[in-house]
Amino acid sequence: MSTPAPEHAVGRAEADGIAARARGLTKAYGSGETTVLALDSVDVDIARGRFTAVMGPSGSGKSTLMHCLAGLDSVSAGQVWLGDTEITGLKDRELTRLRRDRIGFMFQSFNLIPTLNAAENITLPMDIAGQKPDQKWLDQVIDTLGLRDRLKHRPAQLSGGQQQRVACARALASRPELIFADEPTGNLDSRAGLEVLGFLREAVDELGQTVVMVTHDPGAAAHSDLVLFLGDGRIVDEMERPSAEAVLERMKRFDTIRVTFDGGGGGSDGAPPAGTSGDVPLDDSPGAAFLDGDSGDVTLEKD
Ligand SMILES: Nc1ncnc2c1ncn2[C@@H]1O[C@H](COP(=O)(O)OP(=O)(O)OP(=O)(O)O)[C@@H](O)[C@H]1O
Repeated sequence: MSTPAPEHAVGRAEADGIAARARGLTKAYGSGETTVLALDSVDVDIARGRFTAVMGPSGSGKSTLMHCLAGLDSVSAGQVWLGDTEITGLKDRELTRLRRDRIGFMFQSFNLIPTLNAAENITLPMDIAGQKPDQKWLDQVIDTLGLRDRLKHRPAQLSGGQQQRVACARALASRPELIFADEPTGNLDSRAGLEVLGFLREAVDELGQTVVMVTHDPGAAAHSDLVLFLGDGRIVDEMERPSAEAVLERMKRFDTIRVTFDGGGGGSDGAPPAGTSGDVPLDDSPGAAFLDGDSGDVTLEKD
């Protein structure tokens, strides 16, 4: 199975309704015999005002796709656009500004600054950028996320679900063109996870935001409008209006194919169950490009 040709790009939306786009997106790590082709000429359109989930077996390229679309990682070949802006070829400084001004991020590990309270964490990226939040929008986000009575609390005084809600509010605060969420429910129990997924859904339906979420959890993917399935660095399938059962069935087919190729019996490296994916070390996580989690210092996204 191969990634469709550009004129049939997966997830294709109306011309003016595309929040992000990639053509021939290829990412290779290493060189020579040790080269790993993480993305193999991917064409994709991310529709504006929709909730898109990215799924696939471990190592299929989900995080790499997200990082390349968000300008957190360079590409080996191909082109990526955020709206009308081609981001491939931008200098680091321009990319930093673009990420800060136009993209919101949520991570499994929340990446909140422990010494700041919830309100300060929420507005931090805007404070760094020297931007004044739109108070009406901010109030709407805070109320939608039910954080009004928690604004003075520091992360340690909040539950995991509340911390992720703060991270969600931070991602929404500047009304970004696109929100990338990498396993946002991975560190939460199922109730808190459902709550956060509900808020992401609301961000799309009520606030008109665009969300792309990488997940291992078919239940989480079922909250999206469209699931893109990655296999060996290619988009091999997509599913509109997914149900958890249909997504699970589709994921099982990756295992079947692998077992067939392995001659049967071989262990699958399919997706781990919901919420069991390993912790992303802060240094390696894209959050490190935004905040220095060890020191709590803000480091890289400042001009
Ligand atoms: N920095 C790197 N150096 C070398 N190889 C890498 C690097 N980052 C990713 N890879 C390889 O690229 C491939 C895709 O990795 P990626 O993390 O995008 O997969 P994934 O689908 O997000 O996996 P998981 O579900 O396990 O998080 C894998 O084979 C991985 O080993």
